Amino acid sequence: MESFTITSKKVLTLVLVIDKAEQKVLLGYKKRGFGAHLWNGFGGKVEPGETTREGALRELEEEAGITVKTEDFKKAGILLFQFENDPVALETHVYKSYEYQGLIRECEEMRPQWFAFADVPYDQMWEDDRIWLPMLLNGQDPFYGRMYFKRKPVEDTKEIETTVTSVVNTSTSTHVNHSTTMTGTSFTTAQPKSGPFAMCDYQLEHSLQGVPREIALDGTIASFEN
Ligand SMILES: Nc1[nH]c(=O)nc2c1ncn2[C@H]1C[C@H](O)[C@@H](COP(=O)(O)OP(=O)(O)OP(=O)(O)O)O1
Repeated sequence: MESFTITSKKVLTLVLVIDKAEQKVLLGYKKRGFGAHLWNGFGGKVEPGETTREGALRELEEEAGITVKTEDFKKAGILLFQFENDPVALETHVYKSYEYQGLIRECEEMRPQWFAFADVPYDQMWEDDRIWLPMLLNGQDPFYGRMYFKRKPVEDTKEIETTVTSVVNTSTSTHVNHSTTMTGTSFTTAQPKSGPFAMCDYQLEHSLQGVPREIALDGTIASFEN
């Protein structure tokens, strides 16, 4: 895992708006930039002087046209994304809300759309989403984790079928390691739709100590929110 050594991190946000009554989640189709052509929550880089919470709310407004009241805006977890031979990790602060105000609208970067929980297009999302998004939708947060990605060989970005294993993890506090303890069902998916990176390993834990504030470079939780 030497090729995954990191020396710094960038702070990003990711927001999931959920309609609990209808069991639907609002995703956006990313039209350009990092993660283009994938469905994802709304978010981006935190600007200087902003808290992660402020940055997340700003991105939600910019990308989907809607606002969320502070009291409805909940931190769901932190994910540290690491890329092979890249010393800069992406520390992504994940938020969720069951309420929103305003009219959902498309912008030049994102095309928003509601998805029933059962129809979330995991084969057209970052590969890690199928691990943690079901936890978030089921209320099994807060969580924290690390995900490791390799760049796919160029030939893999063409249309090929590959087998992916999905996690069926009913426990709320176990350490899940992609390479050793994954259990579940196999299914096939068109990998190219999940972007130019392949997830090769991950760790994900339900945080029992509270809401994580930051992940240290060694992957441990540096501190928790009050
Ligand atoms: N592995 C991953 N899984 C996931 O679900 N979301 C990820 C991800 N890696 C990155 N993201 C999210 C975090 C963030 O919301 C978004 C990247 O945001 P950025 O603002 O960096 O994107 P852009 O390249 O569009 O930047 P700008 O030029 O600032 O608009 O992608």
